[in-house]
Amino acid sequence: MTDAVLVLEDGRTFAGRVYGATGRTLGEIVFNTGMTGYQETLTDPSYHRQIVVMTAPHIGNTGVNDEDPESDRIWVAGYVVRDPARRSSSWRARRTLDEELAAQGIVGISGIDTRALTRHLRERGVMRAGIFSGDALLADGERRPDDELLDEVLAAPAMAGADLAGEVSTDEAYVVEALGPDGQPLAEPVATVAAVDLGIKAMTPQRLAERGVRVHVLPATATIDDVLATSPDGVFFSNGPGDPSAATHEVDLLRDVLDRRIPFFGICYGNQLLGRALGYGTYKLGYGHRGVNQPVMDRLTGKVEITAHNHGFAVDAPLDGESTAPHDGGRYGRVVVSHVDLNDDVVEGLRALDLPAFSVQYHPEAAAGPHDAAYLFDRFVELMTAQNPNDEKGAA
Ligand SMILES: NC(=O)CC[C@H](N)C(=O)O
Repeated sequence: MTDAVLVLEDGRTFAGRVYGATGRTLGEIVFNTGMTGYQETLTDPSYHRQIVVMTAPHIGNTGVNDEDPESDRIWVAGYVVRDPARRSSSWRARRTLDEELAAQGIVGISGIDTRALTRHLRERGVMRAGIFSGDALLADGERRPDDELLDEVLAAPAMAGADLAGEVSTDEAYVVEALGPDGQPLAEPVATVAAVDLGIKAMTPQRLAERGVRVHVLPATATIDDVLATSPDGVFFSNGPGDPSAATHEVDLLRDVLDRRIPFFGICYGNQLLGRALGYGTYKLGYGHRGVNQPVMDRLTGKVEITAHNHGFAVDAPLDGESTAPHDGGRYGRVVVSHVDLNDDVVEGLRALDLPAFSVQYHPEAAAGPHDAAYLFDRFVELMTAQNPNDEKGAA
């Protein structure tokens, strides 16, 4: 029985069944190749305004638990799965995924050919889409015509040019306390970080706290004075939704940080914003990287890491050798692309050679995903403890 329809911006439609809430949702449709970690995906604020297709055919097997969410709500705009688990099986499960999606009002669709859909998105690129069911699909008991549904999809805002961090960021600053080896709060943290929340995942401050770092999580609207008021040894910019080319406030803030030579680490959106602050451009990828098994080479060591990704944009920086950061006549000195994706040569990390700043496009916090890149948090702690941030001459 068809009771839900997925309509793509280019007119292709897929008929399926209601999964989660009934109604209408619009967003950019993207696919995620993770075989595990659906709870972390659903609650990752970077997916705000995106309809997520899971390429793994069977989703929901372990239900929903209270430990794995990366934020306090589901952020995806819609959810597309092939074959939902009819019952959950895990000692941690509290609810089924279907119930959770419905309770949070997340409109989904199941029972469609997600392989055909993913191949379509790989060929045509990601695009706007809508899921329609219930009253959004019917008018006077009749199924509404496709062209009417398509008009609604075409009226939705595009992801290119969208400035979204303010829609997902915390309203109030908060502190994540440093932890000692026994898991208890440390009286004297190893370092203090001001982390700008552009859509931060819960595991990120946690990974720093586990290394003895006190983290002040600040709203996306934070000013340089708010940052300096935390007396930071380092500044961190998180992952987040939207188009980095629209994030003007954040880029200006980051330049204020770089000008002061405060050690900086950025993840994902934070990497794109470091690229922009240094003067490089960003661009939209055809279909992006979303999953937990992307091979990335650390060009410093030659080691390949298997890494978690969720990005649809990338930095446009020269892949080989050092380049001079284009911003303001090269005032930030030399930069290298430190990491590269081995599937498609997309820039996956940046390192400034004349400033204490580096970033990665992927997810060392590993929620979900492999832990190969955890060393990057250690690198940040080393960068902060190796240098006095108030020393004007103390370039790394
Ligand atoms: N996870 C992220 O930080 C994503 C960054 C950006 N919104 C992108 O899609 O590329």
